[in-house]
Amino acid sequence: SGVMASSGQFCSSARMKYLSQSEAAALDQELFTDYKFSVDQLMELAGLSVATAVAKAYPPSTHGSALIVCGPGNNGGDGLVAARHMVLFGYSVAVYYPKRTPKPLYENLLEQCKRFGVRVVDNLPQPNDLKNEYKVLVDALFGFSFKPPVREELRPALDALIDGALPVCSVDIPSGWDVEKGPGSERALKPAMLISLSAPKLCAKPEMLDNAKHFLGGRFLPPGIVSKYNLTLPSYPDQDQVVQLSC
Ligand SMILES: NC(=O)C1=CN([C@@H]2O[C@H](COP(=O)(O)OP(=O)(O)OC[C@H]3O[C@@H](n4cnc5c(N)ncnc54)[C@H](OP(=O)(O)O)[C@@H]3O)[C@@H](O)[C@H]2O)[C@H](O)CC1
Ligand SMILES: [K+]
Repeated sequence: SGVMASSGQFCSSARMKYLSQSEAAALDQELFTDYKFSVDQLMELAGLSVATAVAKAYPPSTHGSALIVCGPGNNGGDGLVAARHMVLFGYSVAVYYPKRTPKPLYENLLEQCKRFGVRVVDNLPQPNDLKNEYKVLVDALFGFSFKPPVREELRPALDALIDGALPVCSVDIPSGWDVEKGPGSERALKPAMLISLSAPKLCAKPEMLDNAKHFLGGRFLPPGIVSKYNLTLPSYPDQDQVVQLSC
């Protein structure tokens, strides 16, 4: 399903399956309840693929300073995992994590970040000044459980991503977007790149992504899930964690 371009990228769109919000949540639940995965396992692979895709598109040699904006749920957890791997890939990494969920999973990931030299910042510079400190932003604020509109408490975090004047790499969903209907308003975040995890959601259709680079990561789906949800996914090259979708 799909055509391999000469570059090895997957020219997708028409026949690719895009998940609704409820399908994404159901698939996720099934991985835990039926297939006996733990969240930590999948989050590690998700975060590793995010770090891998960012490094392919914005390598540390040119974009060596990254800020990762993490939200309160598992999307934020993916960001914390990506932060640690990006340090291993040679980036200087800061994390902004304004709303922390008090669960051992997130507390442990944050502690690991600190031990790896990730800077945890409590305040952000003005959006206009972000480019003085960073070269690339990673948006791990909201994933497939987001319901618009964004509540006041996390509005400043989203605004930093929107107004930062830096390339934004969004994890699974461009934050603030409706998971199915996409950006919604003129003021919406316009990511430079999206890393869809396990399977793309409806808002990742090419007409909504505009010219953003699009990667698929989260290479962990069991064959039973692929067939049950009729997923038409590109094959990953070799042992890679990610495959680039947009041509
Ligand atoms: N199967 C997979 O591919 C895996 C994907 N992973 C990642 O997990 C996210 C989904 O994670 P989840 O914890 O379900 O939810 P989110 O991270 O999207 O966000 C939930 C938190 O956001 C808050 N929220 C929701 N809407 C708003 C809003 N309008 N304003 C402010 N805050 C909002 C929500 O708060 P509540 O009070 O409403 O509960 C939550 O705190 C997926 O996208 C992937 O990135 C896993 O890592 C592994 C498997
Ligand atoms: K996101």
